[in-house]
Amino acid sequence: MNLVLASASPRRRQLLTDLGIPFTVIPSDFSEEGVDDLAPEAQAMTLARGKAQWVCHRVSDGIVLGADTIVVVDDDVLGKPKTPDHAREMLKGLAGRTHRVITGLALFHVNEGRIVKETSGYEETQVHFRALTEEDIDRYVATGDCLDKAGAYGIQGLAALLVEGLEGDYFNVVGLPLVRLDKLLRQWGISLMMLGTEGNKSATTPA
Ligand SMILES: Cc1cn([C@H]2C[C@H](O)[C@@H](COP(=O)(O)OP(=O)(O)OP(=O)(O)O)O2)c(=O)[nH]c1=O
Repeated sequence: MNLVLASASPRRRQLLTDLGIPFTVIPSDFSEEGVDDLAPEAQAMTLARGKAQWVCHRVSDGIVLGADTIVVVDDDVLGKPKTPDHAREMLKGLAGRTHRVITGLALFHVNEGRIVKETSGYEETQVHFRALTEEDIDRYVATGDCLDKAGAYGIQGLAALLVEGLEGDYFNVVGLPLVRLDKLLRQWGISLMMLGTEGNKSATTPA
């Protein structure tokens, strides 16, 4: 089974690699705009669908996976910060509070160049941030680790120190909710366990 990850995110790639799942990557050039009027969950799923669909047209057979992660605090949807000042502003808004991280997922099954079925869903995790000083924020922003991440932080790096705790799937915060993905695949009779163990088998088979 040819799994195609429609994402440039190194985190998503790493999570699938850690499970021993074979996949190929075709980053999507889909423009992430025009969804502001939708509810946050619908925004994340619409963008995930758009990314996957863009890649579908470049695949003849397989399952194409798109994902989009956003941070929601009050009614504000935070994507990736545009500048260090923008990152600083986002982190000030998250400090000492709880926010939601939502990742939309979309799967398209492509057969002989045609989309035969599709499904989508999302996962939500509540993340509690510690109170942060200006110095904490300045030091973190200076690492540059915040610029390519929704909400201006990466929980898998130094920003682990900014987080008091969370409720829900940690992997969802990193950008790929593994159990939600598994549940979507199981609608089609496929599981991540199946893909991971098949991957390991071929990895250990002598050439
Ligand atoms: C909150 C949070 C986000 N992120 C990342 C996951 C996503 O890569 C990124 C959100 O941006 P996305 O637009 O979801 O993804 P992307 O632009 O990195 O990749 P692509 O569109 O090609 O799929 O933020 C972390 O790595 N750690 C975190 O703690």
